Amino acid sequence: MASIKDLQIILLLSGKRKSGKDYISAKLTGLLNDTCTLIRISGPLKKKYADINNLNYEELLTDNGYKETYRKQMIIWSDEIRKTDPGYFCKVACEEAIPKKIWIVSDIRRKTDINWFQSNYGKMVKKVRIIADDDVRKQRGWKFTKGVDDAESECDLDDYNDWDLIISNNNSSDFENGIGKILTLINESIQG
Ligand SMILES: Nc1ncnc2c1ncn2[C@@H]1O[C@H](COP(=O)(O)OP(=O)(O)OP(=O)(O)O)[C@@H](O)[C@H]1O
Repeated sequence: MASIKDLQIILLLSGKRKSGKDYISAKLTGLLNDTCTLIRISGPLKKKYADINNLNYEELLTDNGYKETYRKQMIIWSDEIRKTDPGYFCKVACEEAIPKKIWIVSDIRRKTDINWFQSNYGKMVKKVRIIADDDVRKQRGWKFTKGVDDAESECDLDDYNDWDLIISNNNSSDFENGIGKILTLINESIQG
């Protein structure tokens, strides 16, 4: 486990595909700069999958068609590992993370992810759900895909209702409001 001496808040971001998790994380890390580390649970997952299957890891990280080609197979493969150790990918991602005051985890998808963070980091954990209308998600390139959009990785948190914050991200004014609310949550958590 990376040293958590300086760590004060872990912000978990969740949302359906193309709701804007990466977009919002990028804005936050830009604003928070040196005080913050961006963590993707899918980082070590994609690295391992790329190594095993001789794929391009860097391409798997980008928001283009490449990751979509392999998304379904990656879900099936990683679910096998989660069966024996549900927190496996969370643990590896945190072990590799640079210790900072704020960690932002941009791809929380399951209740087991939330449970893992809460049982390891307790009250430091704050949970944010990002919502975008299906029409907007479609404009951003989302197409319903069987085996992906009806899989646990996409739907497990649909009925979760213990969020610290729920924000919309349908347009630029939603986005600006949402960023403001997240920054307030971070400030309150650090001061409190
Ligand atoms: N508020 C916004 N204004 C303009 N473009 C946005 C906004 N939010 C997201 N986008 C764009 O929509 C696309 C999808 O956003 P993003 O990659 O952040 O979604 P995601 O939730 O991380 O998706 P996935 O789960 O597929 O990784 C990107 O091209 C991003 O630039």
